[in-house]
Amino acid sequence: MKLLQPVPTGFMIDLDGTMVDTLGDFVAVLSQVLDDLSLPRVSRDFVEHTIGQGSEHLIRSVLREVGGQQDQYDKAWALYQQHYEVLNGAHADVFPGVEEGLRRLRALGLPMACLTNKPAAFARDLLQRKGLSGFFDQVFGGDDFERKKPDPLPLLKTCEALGTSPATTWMIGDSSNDAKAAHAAGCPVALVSYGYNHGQPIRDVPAALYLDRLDQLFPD
Ligand SMILES: O=C(O)COP(=O)(O)O
Ligand SMILES: [Mg+2]
Repeated sequence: MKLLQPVPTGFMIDLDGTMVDTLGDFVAVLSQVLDDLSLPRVSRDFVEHTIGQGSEHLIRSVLREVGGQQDQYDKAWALYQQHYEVLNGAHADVFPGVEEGLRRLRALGLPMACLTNKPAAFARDLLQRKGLSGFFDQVFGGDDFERKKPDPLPLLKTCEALGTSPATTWMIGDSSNDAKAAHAAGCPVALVSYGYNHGQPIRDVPAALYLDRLDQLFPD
C-alpha cells in the first residue's frame, strides 16, 4: 500500500463520485420528477455540480434552478423517493479500480465503513446491486445522523461504530464536503480525482493524498 501517514486503523469511504458513478441515476430520476411536475429539466452539468450534499439540498436547488416554487418541495421530495427507489443503480457504474482497491483494503483486515450523504436505504441498495456490500462492516447514510457532511458528526459517529480513533481513520472521498468534514473531525483524508467536486478542481481542496484510481493505493 502507498505509504499512508498516519498509518490507518480504519477506513470511511464515500459512495457517489468515489465508488460509483451515479450521475446518470440522479439525472434520470430528476428528469422524471420534473416531468411529473410539468417543469423544465435541468442539465447534466447542473446536476453534477449540485450533488454531494444530500437529497434535500439537491431537490431545493433543482426547484430553484427551473423556476419551481419551494411549496412544491414536499411533492418533489415524494416523487424523488419513488423514482429513485426504482431507478437506483440503473444508470450507474462502479468506477475503474474501485473493486480491486476495496479488495486490497479489505485484505488489510481493518474495519471499513461506507459513509455517504445519500439516504441510507438507497446507499445499501446500491452497494448490494453493484456487488460492493460485502466490503463494509458498516454503511451510514445522510439520514442516519442529525447532520450531514461537511459537518464532522457523521465521521465521528462512524469512527465510534468502527471502534477506531478519528486521528487514524482515513476518509476517502471525492469532494470538498468530504475533506471539510474530515478536517473538522481530525481525520486524514484522501481524495479521488474523478468524482463530483461542485465543478471545482479537486487538487484545490487540501488533502493528504489525491488518487486517480482507488487501487493506486497499491501500486505494486
Ligand atoms: O448527495 C448525495 O446524495 C450523495 O453524496 P455522497 O455519496 O458523495 O456523500
Ligand atoms: Mg461523493
